[in-house]
Amino acid sequence: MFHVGRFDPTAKPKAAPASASSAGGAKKRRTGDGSKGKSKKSKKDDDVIADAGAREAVVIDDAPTQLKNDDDKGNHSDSSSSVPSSSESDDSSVESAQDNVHKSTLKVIAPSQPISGDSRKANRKRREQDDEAIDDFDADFDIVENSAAKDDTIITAATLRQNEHTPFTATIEEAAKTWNLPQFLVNNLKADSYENFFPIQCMVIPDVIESERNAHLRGARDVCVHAPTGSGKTLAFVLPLLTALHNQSPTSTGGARGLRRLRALVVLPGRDLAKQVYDVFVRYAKGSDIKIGLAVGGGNKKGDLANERRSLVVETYNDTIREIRTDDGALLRRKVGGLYESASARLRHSFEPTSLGKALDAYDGTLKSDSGPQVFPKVGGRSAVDILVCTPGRLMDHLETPGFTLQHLKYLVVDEADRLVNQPYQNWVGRY
Ligand SMILES: Nc1ncnc2c1ncn2[C@@H]1O[C@H](COP(=O)(O)OP(=O)(O)OP(=O)(O)O)[C@@H](O)[C@H]1O
Repeated sequence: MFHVGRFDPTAKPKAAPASASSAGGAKKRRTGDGSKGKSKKSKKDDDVIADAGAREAVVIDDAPTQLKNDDDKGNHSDSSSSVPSSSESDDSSVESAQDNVHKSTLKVIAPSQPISGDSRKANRKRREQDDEAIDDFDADFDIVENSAAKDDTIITAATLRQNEHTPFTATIEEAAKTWNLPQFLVNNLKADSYENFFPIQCMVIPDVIESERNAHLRGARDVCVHAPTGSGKTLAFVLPLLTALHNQSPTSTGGARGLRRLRALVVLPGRDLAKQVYDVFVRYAKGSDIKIGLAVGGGNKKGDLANERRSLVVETYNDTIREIRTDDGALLRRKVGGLYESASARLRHSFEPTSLGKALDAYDGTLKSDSGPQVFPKVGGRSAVDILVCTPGRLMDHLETPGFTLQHLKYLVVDEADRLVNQPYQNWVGRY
């Protein structure tokens, strides 16, 4: 299942969609993850959330591997409900997904769900036309049709096909042109010899891109995608994210500041999974200036975390220099090794650039007041990456990394959400 949308930062973050694994869908590339999550929840992180403003989220999960077209069984969703109703266990995972995210902004793209009402006939005809292209998937891509589509909370396959005019048989180039994919992505897809987008990609990619384009008008929304293992969900989120970040990058928009910010976070339940998704991002980001980071932990070497920190945050790392000085040489602070930016960089990225002392305190995460030391959100953060692919445990480690901030995060992707919420790390959602 795959979910995209905008977080309400004032809402209490909830766990990702309930388990779909019980309905099947064991991911063939699943592996264990040895990284350990931390359980403590700090006000600091809450503050970061509160300061962050609206963000978008993507939750991705597997659909059952044995999807079945329910049309002929007479299973219809209730057209008066915003949630597809069915006795199928798959449906309950979708319902749970919707319960666990903001209903008002949620779109569900969930192949295998029954199609309701009068549109069944028309949809069946459309599916027949598409059958040739989706043989590999046993024509399992049926989408929920629901009256909630009227208020755009649920997008159906029929809606998408009508709106986007991108049949599954369109070539990569035709579809890319229709969706305005940047040329570097087209080149990379061609390099992989892909000829057509998979059905789930035809449904999701234009939808997310379109949603992003119109976010200023009607707000971005969450999207849940529920599709079988091997159906191409990875590219279904990789391509729209790269498109959006490329369009917003300082070089493509002609921006002068050139500041790189961590704008997209992709969380997976295991190191191997994260590495695979990271590789896909790196391969498809080729030709753009988008930088991808990987934070998975699990290395045995002592300096692994420090190395990872160096790769994620632009900073000065020095074990021997233990003094922070102003540009004119005045001693500001002594540190026992570790990570820090130059004083001028800290100043530049603090909320209060007129107060160097306060800026340094803010950057360190503490601000002294009459009532004693207070937790203060890390601010600014000169990220070395635009997208971070990580495991939850390592993400929590990096919440302590100086200069690392989720303040500028715009997109959140949660892959295999069922596994993530079933693991002990699930409190990472709250910490985020
Ligand atoms: N449009 C396409 N044309 C041809 N091959 C594709 C296309 N999109 C993805 N693939 C390939 O299909 C395979 C499965 O894709 P992917 O891993 O994204 O599926 P998935 O739905 O994420 O599966 P899983 O649930 O195992 O993660 C990959 O080898 C990928 O390279």
